Amino acid sequence: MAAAVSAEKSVGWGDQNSDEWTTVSRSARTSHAMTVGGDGGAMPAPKVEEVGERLAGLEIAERRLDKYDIPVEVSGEGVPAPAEGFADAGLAEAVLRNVTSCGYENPTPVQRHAMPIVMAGRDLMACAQTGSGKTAAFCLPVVSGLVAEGRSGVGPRERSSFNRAAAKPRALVLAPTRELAAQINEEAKKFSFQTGLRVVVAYGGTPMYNQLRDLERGADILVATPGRLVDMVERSKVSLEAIKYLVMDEADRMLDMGFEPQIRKIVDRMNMPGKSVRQTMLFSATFPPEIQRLASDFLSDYIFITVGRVGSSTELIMQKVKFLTDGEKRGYLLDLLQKQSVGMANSKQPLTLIFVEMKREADSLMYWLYNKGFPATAIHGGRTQQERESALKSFKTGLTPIMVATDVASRGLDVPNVAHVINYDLPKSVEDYVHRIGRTGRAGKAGSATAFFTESNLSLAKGLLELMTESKQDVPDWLVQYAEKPYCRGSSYGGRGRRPGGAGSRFGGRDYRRCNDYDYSGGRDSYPGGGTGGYSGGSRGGYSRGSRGGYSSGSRGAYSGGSRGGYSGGGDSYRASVPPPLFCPSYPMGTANINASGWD
Ligand SMILES: Nc1ncnc2c1ncn2[C@@H]1O[C@H](COP(=O)(O)OP(=O)(O)OP(=O)(O)O)[C@@H](O)[C@H]1O
Repeated sequence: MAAAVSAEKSVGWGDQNSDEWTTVSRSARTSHAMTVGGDGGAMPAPKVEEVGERLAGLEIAERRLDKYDIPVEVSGEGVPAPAEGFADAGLAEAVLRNVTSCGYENPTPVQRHAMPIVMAGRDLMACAQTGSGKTAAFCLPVVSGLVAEGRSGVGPRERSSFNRAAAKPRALVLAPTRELAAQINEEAKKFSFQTGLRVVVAYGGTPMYNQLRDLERGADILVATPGRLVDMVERSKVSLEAIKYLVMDEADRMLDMGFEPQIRKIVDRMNMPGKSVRQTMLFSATFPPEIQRLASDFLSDYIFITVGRVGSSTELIMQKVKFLTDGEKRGYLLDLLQKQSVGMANSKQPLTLIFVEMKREADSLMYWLYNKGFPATAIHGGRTQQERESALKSFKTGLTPIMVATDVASRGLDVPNVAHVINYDLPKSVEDYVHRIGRTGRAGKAGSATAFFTESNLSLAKGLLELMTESKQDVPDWLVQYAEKPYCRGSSYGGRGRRPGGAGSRFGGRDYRRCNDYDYSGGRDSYPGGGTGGYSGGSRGGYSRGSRGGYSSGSRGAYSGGSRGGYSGGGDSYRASVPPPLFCPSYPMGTANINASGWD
């Protein structure tokens, strides 16, 4: 197995001017008096000593980011060399013109590596930080491949209007939410401009009629959420028999418990060509090893790439975490919002995304903020699709610069210039936290993230500490102390069957085929549907079980409390000398959770 680690400089790509929200000056911060509550004292008055400190984070946008080091790790057989530029990747002429029209001068690191792999016809699992350009990394080579292939001859263009034959797309992109599907559709359309390809989107929450009419005119690329796709295939409106490219964006979410049955149905039982015939690409910013193992069912002789620090969020995001009681949250939030508008033109709010757990809390907080004079909107699964779309639009345009959201907005959404992500309620897993804060700090820009940590988040302490340390953030002492408590030492991962402790896997930035400190044979008891056969103790291809290649597994920064080494080298049992991690409550992302959050 080839393995390589390189440190790249994202020269050119990270050179962004993100001045819209960087006008908070140090003097403005220090001169601003502390404001509390705002509702006549009804709310408790929390201390906000960290507000000024946090706002300092906003200034990191003023730094030049083009010298940012990005480590890249690649594993698999016969890995094609990365492309220096878009032209080197062998993209079709028309696609190159579209890249230029999009203003992309240089490929991002994940694009440099992924494009040649996809162009070479290889399967791929790509783990790259949020906002690092994964959409183009799969769209560009897929569009280019379809252009090179020419007309497939099985598309619906040939049929007469009386022949209601099913549309037969050649590329299928699956995404977990409607908004993300719509966004990918827009991107794919840009890259397909004047190529003769048709890109069609299908997602739930809207009448099927318009989408079907669109499909009837032909579809080369279909971007879809799983539920709506299954519905369309079952009604014989779409046939998957011509699929050449299968892409799963946010693949770890797609393969987690809420979606996996539908994904299996789509891939295995809906006439899609087998994995040795089609080309399959999985992309996400997090790939827990259990999900990798499951995903390998859908892949054939794949290459794994990880871009960015192993299992970390980007260092471009300044993370803060504040210990609060539930009763203090609103008052603290109000103060945070008041402080961050100081120095902005007309005291406007920078774009701020506030994550909460429950739909009703999203609405309640939105109204409360509105009554306090903060223009806010909300997006969650309880709203109609029209309401969701108009909320997103109103946030994007800055009409309501504050958006309260459930996890439905946590993945993939690319809203330029989100300055601040506030985890009013922390999610149940560190992966979800990574995706949530990744709504800021995109495409080389800087961002700020604040988490409200309460007693109920203790199970997240260790994972959060590891992540913040990994991303070189200042970690409060209390978090270190919490993370050391026995009942906090387990996993903070939210997926089913995820083993406690992390065991070096972190958030899945490593190819699981190369890990020798993780017990892949275990964990199946809690994971009955995920039988894979994908991992066979090192007998896969040229994989050498003990080899770690260039991966540096040492703990970074000051924190050294990681649980690595707590397992025997890939065997079935824990080392006798190290007590097994205590069970730590984690919340499986089951269907109920997903529905509650409005996933599609
Ligand atoms: N080569 C490039 N040059 C400049 N900007 C780029 C380039 N590639 C992508 N971008 C921009 O970077 C932003 C983030 O890209 P994208 O949404 O694909 O990120 P992502 O990695 O999929 O993030 P997430 O993990 O959150 O889904 C987008 O606004 C996109 O237009």
